[in-house]
Amino acid sequence: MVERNSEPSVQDRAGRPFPVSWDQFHRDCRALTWRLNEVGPFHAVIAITRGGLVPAAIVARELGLRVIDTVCVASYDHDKQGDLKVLKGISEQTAKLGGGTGKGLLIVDDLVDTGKTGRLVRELLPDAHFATVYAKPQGRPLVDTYITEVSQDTWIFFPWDTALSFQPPIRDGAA
Ligand SMILES: O=P(O)(O)OC[C@H]1O[C@H](OP(=O)(O)OP(=O)(O)O)[C@H](O)[C@@H]1O
Ligand SMILES: Nc1nc2[nH]cnc2c(=O)[nH]1
Ligand SMILES: [Mg+2]
Repeated sequence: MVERNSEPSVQDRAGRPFPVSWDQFHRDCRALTWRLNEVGPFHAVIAITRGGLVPAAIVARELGLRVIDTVCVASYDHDKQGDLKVLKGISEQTAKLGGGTGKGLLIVDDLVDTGKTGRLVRELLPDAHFATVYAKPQGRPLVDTYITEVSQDTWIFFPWDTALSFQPPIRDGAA
């Protein structure tokens, strides 16, 4: 599919679809928590919305953390990255817990791709620990802990963005 301005979208350029089921995502989040459990303890979890909300809930549950805040960022319009906007930062109360620099705070997102989102949040909270479930090579250096690396040309399809649908048999041209 080509966009109206005939620029291929990120998803069109991303050759490899990587669909993730709820089950797989839950398991990957728990694997991430096993690693984080060795790095903490943390005072609070900060989810980068919206994708970070789902792993943040699972990680917070596993780590026994009940203080959860958000940094609300908008960048991709479905699959095209535009200018990054911070719509909401963390609360004063959470900032105090992190001593102003984010020390002892755990930032969680579903993935890091170009690293643009991660870089922005790191600038806000330089001493926080940044964890993602998936990482692409370009953004990987920004992440402290992640579980699965995928190639830069992969597009990850999350379970909350997808639904079960019929697939034509491989011999009939299925990808
Ligand atoms: O490393 P980057 O190239 O910046 O991309 C990674 C970000 O892109 C996605 O969020 P998106 O902006 O699509 O918003 P969403 O979480 O609301 O889906 C994903 O959840 C990451 O936050
Ligand atoms: N769903 C999804 N959103 C993204 N935002 C940046 N990269 C990706 C990706 O691979 N999948
Ligand atoms: Mg996001």
